[in-house]
Amino acid sequence: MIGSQRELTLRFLAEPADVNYGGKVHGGVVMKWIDQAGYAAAVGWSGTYSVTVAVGGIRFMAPIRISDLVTVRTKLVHTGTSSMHFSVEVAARDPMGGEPRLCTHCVIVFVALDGVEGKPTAVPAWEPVSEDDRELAEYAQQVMALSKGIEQTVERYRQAHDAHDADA
Ligand SMILES: CCCCCCCCCCCCCCCC(=O)SCCNC(=O)CCNC(=O)[C@H](O)C(C)(C)COP(=O)(O)OP(=O)(O)OC[C@H]1O[C@@H](n2cnc3c(N)ncnc32)[C@H](O)[C@@H]1OP(=O)(O)O
Repeated sequence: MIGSQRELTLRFLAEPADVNYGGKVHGGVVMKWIDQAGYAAAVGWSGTYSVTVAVGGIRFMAPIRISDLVTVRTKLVHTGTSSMHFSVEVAARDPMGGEPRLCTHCVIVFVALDGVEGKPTAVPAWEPVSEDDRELAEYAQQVMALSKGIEQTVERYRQAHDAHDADA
Protein backbone atom coordinates (compact mmCIF):
# COMPACT_ATOMS: atom_id res chain seq x y z
CA MET A 1 0.00 0.00 0.00
CA ILE A 2 1.23 3.51 -0.87
CA GLY A 3 3.08 5.33 1.91
CA SER A 4 3.26 2.30 4.18
CA GLN A 5 6.32 0.19 3.39
CA ARG A 6 9.30 1.95 4.93
CA GLU A 7 11.87 -0.82 4.49
CA LEU A 8 12.69 -3.06 1.56
CA THR A 9 15.24 -5.85 1.20
CA LEU A 10 16.68 -7.48 -1.94
CA ARG A 11 18.65 -10.72 -1.58
CA PHE A 12 20.56 -12.55 -4.32
CA LEU A 13 23.89 -14.22 -5.15
CA ALA A 14 26.84 -12.28 -6.64
CA GLU A 15 27.33 -13.76 -10.11
CA PRO A 16 30.49 -14.19 -12.21
CA ALA A 17 29.41 -11.32 -14.52
CA ASP A 18 29.40 -8.94 -11.51
CA VAL A 19 33.06 -9.32 -10.56
CA ASN A 20 36.31 -7.80 -11.77
CA TYR A 21 39.59 -9.61 -12.49
CA GLY A 22 40.42 -9.77 -8.79
CA GLY A 23 37.21 -11.73 -8.10
CA LYS A 24 35.55 -8.82 -6.32
CA VAL A 25 32.26 -7.16 -7.34
CA HIS A 26 32.69 -3.88 -9.29
CA GLY A 27 31.74 -0.72 -7.40
CA GLY A 28 29.51 0.24 -10.34
CA VAL A 29 27.61 -3.03 -10.03
CA VAL A 30 27.03 -2.38 -6.32
CA MET A 31 25.74 1.09 -7.25
CA LYS A 32 23.36 -0.48 -9.78
CA TRP A 33 21.96 -2.77 -7.06
CA ILE A 34 21.54 0.24 -4.76
CA ASP A 35 19.70 2.09 -7.56
CA GLN A 36 17.42 -0.89 -8.24
CA ALA A 37 16.56 -1.39 -4.56
CA GLY A 38 16.01 2.37 -4.16
CA TYR A 39 13.78 2.41 -7.23
CA ALA A 40 11.61 -0.44 -5.90
CA ALA A 41 11.39 1.27 -2.51
CA ALA A 42 10.60 4.70 -4.02
CA VAL A 43 7.84 3.56 -6.39
CA GLY A 44 6.40 1.43 -3.59
CA TRP A 45 6.28 4.40 -1.21
CA SER A 46 5.06 7.00 -3.74
CA GLY A 47 2.94 4.83 -6.01
CA THR A 48 4.36 6.70 -9.02
CA TYR A 49 7.34 6.46 -11.36
CA SER A 50 10.41 7.86 -9.62
CA VAL A 51 13.94 8.81 -10.66
CA THR A 52 17.26 8.96 -8.85
CA VAL A 53 18.27 12.58 -8.24
CA ALA A 54 21.32 12.14 -5.98
CA VAL A 55 23.53 9.69 -4.13
CA GLY A 56 25.63 10.84 -1.18
CA GLY A 57 28.10 9.55 1.36
CA ILE A 58 28.82 6.34 -0.53
CA ARG A 59 31.53 4.22 1.06
CA PHE A 60 32.80 0.81 0.03
CA MET A 61 34.01 -0.73 3.29
CA ALA A 62 34.54 -4.39 2.44
CA PRO A 63 34.64 -6.37 -0.80
CA ILE A 64 31.87 -8.62 -2.10
CA ARG A 65 33.12 -11.85 -3.65
CA ILE A 66 31.70 -14.09 -6.32
CA SER A 67 28.93 -16.40 -4.97
CA ASP A 68 28.43 -14.29 -1.82
CA LEU A 69 24.84 -13.94 -0.67
CA VAL A 70 24.16 -10.20 -0.99
CA THR A 71 21.54 -8.26 0.96
CA VAL A 72 20.59 -4.71 -0.08
CA ARG A 73 18.46 -3.06 2.60
CA THR A 74 16.79 0.33 2.10
CA LYS A 75 15.14 2.40 4.81
CA LEU A 76 13.16 5.58 4.21
CA VAL A 77 14.68 8.25 6.46
CA HIS A 78 13.24 11.51 5.14
CA THR A 79 10.57 12.80 2.76
CA GLY A 80 10.40 16.29 1.28
CA THR A 81 7.63 17.43 -1.06
CA SER A 82 8.54 15.18 -3.99
CA SER A 83 11.75 13.61 -2.68
CA MET A 84 12.32 10.40 -0.74
CA HIS A 85 15.66 9.88 1.03
CA PHE A 86 16.73 6.32 1.76
CA SER A 87 19.66 5.03 3.76
CA VAL A 88 20.99 1.93 2.05
CA GLU A 89 23.19 -0.82 3.43
CA VAL A 90 24.73 -3.56 1.33
CA ALA A 91 25.92 -6.63 3.24
CA ALA A 92 27.37 -9.94 2.03
CA ARG A 93 28.22 -13.34 3.45
CA ASP A 94 29.29 -16.78 2.36
CA PRO A 95 25.97 -18.62 1.80
CA MET A 96 27.51 -21.78 3.31
CA GLY A 97 27.98 -19.97 6.61
CA GLY A 98 29.91 -17.06 8.00
CA GLU A 99 29.02 -13.71 9.43
CA PRO A 100 27.45 -11.00 7.27
CA ARG A 101 29.86 -8.15 6.47
CA LEU A 102 28.64 -4.59 5.96
CA CYS A 103 30.20 -3.81 2.55
CA THR A 104 28.71 -0.49 1.36
CA HIS A 105 26.43 2.20 2.68
CA CYS A 106 25.06 5.47 1.29
CA VAL A 107 22.06 7.78 1.12
CA ILE A 108 20.11 7.80 -2.15
CA VAL A 109 17.40 10.30 -3.06
CA PHE A 110 14.54 9.66 -5.48
CA VAL A 111 12.02 12.16 -6.83
CA ALA A 112 8.48 11.02 -7.67
CA LEU A 113 7.20 12.15 -11.07
CA ASP A 114 3.61 12.44 -12.27
CA GLY A 115 4.52 10.37 -15.36
CA VAL A 116 7.53 8.78 -17.05
CA GLU A 117 8.37 12.11 -18.75
CA GLY A 118 6.56 14.07 -16.04
CA LYS A 119 7.22 16.66 -13.36
CA PRO A 120 7.98 16.22 -9.65
CA THR A 121 4.85 15.31 -7.70
CA ALA A 122 4.07 15.12 -3.98
CA VAL A 123 4.77 11.92 -2.04
CA PRO A 124 3.13 10.66 1.16
CA ALA A 125 4.97 12.27 4.09
CA TRP A 126 6.98 10.17 6.49
CA GLU A 127 7.41 11.45 10.06
CA PRO A 128 10.26 10.23 12.29
CA VAL A 129 8.89 8.43 15.34
CA SER A 130 11.88 7.40 17.47
CA GLU A 131 15.06 9.24 18.44
CA ASP A 132 16.89 6.85 16.08
CA ASP A 133 14.61 7.93 13.21
CA ARG A 134 15.31 11.60 13.95
CA GLU A 135 19.07 11.00 13.95
CA LEU A 136 18.88 9.11 10.63
CA ALA A 137 16.76 11.88 9.06
CA GLU A 138 19.24 14.50 10.23
CA TYR A 139 22.17 12.42 8.93
CA ALA A 140 20.51 12.05 5.49
CA GLN A 141 19.85 15.79 5.27
CA GLN A 142 23.44 16.61 6.27
CA VAL A 143 24.81 14.24 3.60
CA MET A 144 22.60 15.89 0.97
CA ALA A 145 23.52 19.41 2.14
CA LEU A 146 27.19 18.46 1.67
CA SER A 147 26.41 17.02 -1.75
CA LYS A 148 24.52 20.17 -2.83
CA GLY A 149 27.48 22.25 -1.51
CA ILE A 150 29.85 20.25 -3.73
CA GLU A 151 27.51 20.80 -6.70
CA GLN A 152 27.62 24.58 -6.13
CA THR A 153 31.43 24.52 -5.86
CA VAL A 154 31.68 22.55 -9.12
CA GLU A 155 29.27 24.97 -10.82
CA ARG A 156 31.31 28.01 -9.68
CA TYR A 157 34.49 26.32 -10.92
CA ARG A 158 32.84 25.46 -14.26
CA GLN A 159 31.63 29.05 -14.80
CA ALA A 160 35.08 30.46 -13.93
CA HIS A 161 36.68 27.95 -16.30
CA ASP A 162 34.23 28.82 -19.14
CA ALA A 163 34.93 32.54 -18.65
CA HIS A 164 38.67 31.82 -18.78
CA ASP A 165 38.24 29.80 -22.02
CA ALA A 166 36.19 32.64 -23.57
CA ASP A 167 39.01 35.14 -22.78
CA ALA A 168 41.71 32.92 -24.32
C1 LIG B 1 6.77 2.71 -17.17
C2 LIG B 1 8.02 2.76 -16.28
C3 LIG B 1 8.85 1.54 -16.37
C4 LIG B 1 10.03 1.54 -15.46
C5 LIG B 1 10.76 0.26 -15.56
C6 LIG B 1 11.81 0.14 -14.54
C7 LIG B 1 12.57 -1.07 -14.65
C8 LIG B 1 13.24 -1.52 -13.33
C9 LIG B 1 14.66 -1.13 -13.28
C10 LIG B 1 14.87 -0.10 -12.29
C11 LIG B 1 16.26 0.32 -12.38
C12 LIG B 1 16.51 1.42 -11.42
C13 LIG B 1 16.03 2.71 -12.05
C14 LIG B 1 16.48 3.79 -11.11
C15 LIG B 1 15.91 5.10 -11.66
C16 LIG B 1 16.86 5.81 -12.42
O1 LIG B 1 17.98 5.43 -12.68
S1 LIG B 1 16.29 7.17 -13.27
C17 LIG B 1 17.64 7.69 -14.24
C18 LIG B 1 18.57 8.63 -13.52
N1 LIG B 1 17.93 9.81 -13.07
C19 LIG B 1 17.49 10.78 -13.93
O2 LIG B 1 17.56 10.65 -15.14
C20 LIG B 1 16.91 12.03 -13.31
C21 LIG B 1 17.38 13.25 -14.04
N2 LIG B 1 16.95 14.46 -13.34
C22 LIG B 1 15.77 15.02 -13.57
O3 LIG B 1 15.00 14.61 -14.44
C23 LIG B 1 15.41 16.22 -12.73
O4 LIG B 1 16.58 16.74 -12.11
C24 LIG B 1 14.37 15.87 -11.62
C25 LIG B 1 14.81 14.70 -10.76
C26 LIG B 1 13.02 15.56 -12.26
C27 LIG B 1 14.20 17.05 -10.66
O5 LIG B 1 13.88 18.15 -11.44
P1 LIG B 1 14.10 19.62 -10.87
O6 LIG B 1 13.66 20.57 -11.89
O7 LIG B 1 15.46 19.72 -10.30
O8 LIG B 1 13.01 19.63 -9.74
P2 LIG B 1 12.98 20.46 -8.42
O9 LIG B 1 11.52 20.76 -8.23
O10 LIG B 1 13.97 21.58 -8.38
O11 LIG B 1 13.45 19.41 -7.31
C28 LIG B 1 12.69 18.27 -7.08
C29 LIG B 1 13.20 17.63 -5.82
O12 LIG B 1 14.54 17.18 -6.03
C30 LIG B 1 15.33 17.56 -4.92
N3 LIG B 1 16.71 17.71 -5.33
C31 LIG B 1 17.19 18.43 -6.36
N4 LIG B 1 18.54 18.35 -6.38
C32 LIG B 1 18.90 17.57 -5.34
C33 LIG B 1 20.15 17.11 -4.82
N5 LIG B 1 21.31 17.43 -5.38
N6 LIG B 1 20.15 16.32 -3.73
C34 LIG B 1 18.99 15.97 -3.13
N7 LIG B 1 17.77 16.36 -3.58
C35 LIG B 1 17.74 17.17 -4.67
C36 LIG B 1 14.74 18.89 -4.50
O13 LIG B 1 15.14 19.21 -3.17
C37 LIG B 1 13.25 18.59 -4.63
O14 LIG B 1 12.82 17.86 -3.50
P3 LIG B 1 11.45 18.27 -2.71
O15 LIG B 1 11.71 19.60 -2.08
O16 LIG B 1 10.33 18.32 -3.72
O17 LIG B 1 11.24 17.18 -1.73
